[in-house]
Amino acid sequence: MISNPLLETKNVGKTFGGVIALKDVSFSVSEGEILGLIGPNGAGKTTLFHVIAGKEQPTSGTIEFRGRGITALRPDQRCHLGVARTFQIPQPFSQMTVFENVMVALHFGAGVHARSLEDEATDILSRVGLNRWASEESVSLPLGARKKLELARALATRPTLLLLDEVMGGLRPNEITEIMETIRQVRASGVTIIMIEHVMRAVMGLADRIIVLHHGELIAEGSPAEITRNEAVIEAYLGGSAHVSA
Ligand SMILES: Nc1ncnc2c1ncn2[C@@H]1O[C@H](COP(=O)(O)OP(=O)(O)OP(=O)(O)O)[C@@H](O)[C@H]1O
Repeated sequence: MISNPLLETKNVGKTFGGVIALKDVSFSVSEGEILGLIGPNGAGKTTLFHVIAGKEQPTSGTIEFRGRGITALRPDQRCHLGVARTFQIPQPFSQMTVFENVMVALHFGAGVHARSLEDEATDILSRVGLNRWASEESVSLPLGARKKLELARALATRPTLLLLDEVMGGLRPNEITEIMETIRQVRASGVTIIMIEHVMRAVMGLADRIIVLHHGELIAEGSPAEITRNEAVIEAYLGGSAHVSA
């Protein structure tokens, strides 16, 4: 285990009726790290994000953020402490413009003077490459822009820890390259990141370390190079018939 981790889950379990979504999941992430979270469909990745962000309560185990137990806190309380997330299916306020969506998240994040919030919203939209969409209603955005807005809204809460749930899913190769660069810049600005990602080029290219879930259990942890060679991962992911490649 890492000393002084930013986030640590200890023996986290989650069941839905008879379904075991998470079993005894213990891992940590250190400040400034990009941690990749991968695993086949239904492995429990999004459930793990729900439990960290407070959308779901774990059935067992605990979660600590900056050494403080947060398991009993509501999602908004965790967000105020610095835990922000995106959703696999973007969830903007669809009748609001792109700019207004980011303003809502900024207002939630802190009580700064309205004028400076507008400047900050413009700055965030430019960081994610969304300026030209600022006055569009979010409902009219194409998928790539909706994914960027999801990222912008999370950034607007001024997170210390950012949980990215498949931000690359469904995007074109050039959009993936763009978002990869944005994520690098977000990390360089001091934000720690955990990313669920099926786009292997992205997760292998960005992550310092990767953890792998399979049937709710953590089956491997290591550098991208180690993970691509890991027998248990190859077996879980691809039924042993192929390689996990960058
Ligand atoms: N609210 C729920 N009620 C019942 N079962 C659930 C619920 N949420 C998740 N599950 C089940 O828990 C398991 C883990 O689901 P989860 O969505 O966390 O997987 P995942 O790794 O994120 O999958 P994917 O890559 O397809 O998004 C699955 O078997 C899923 O059907």
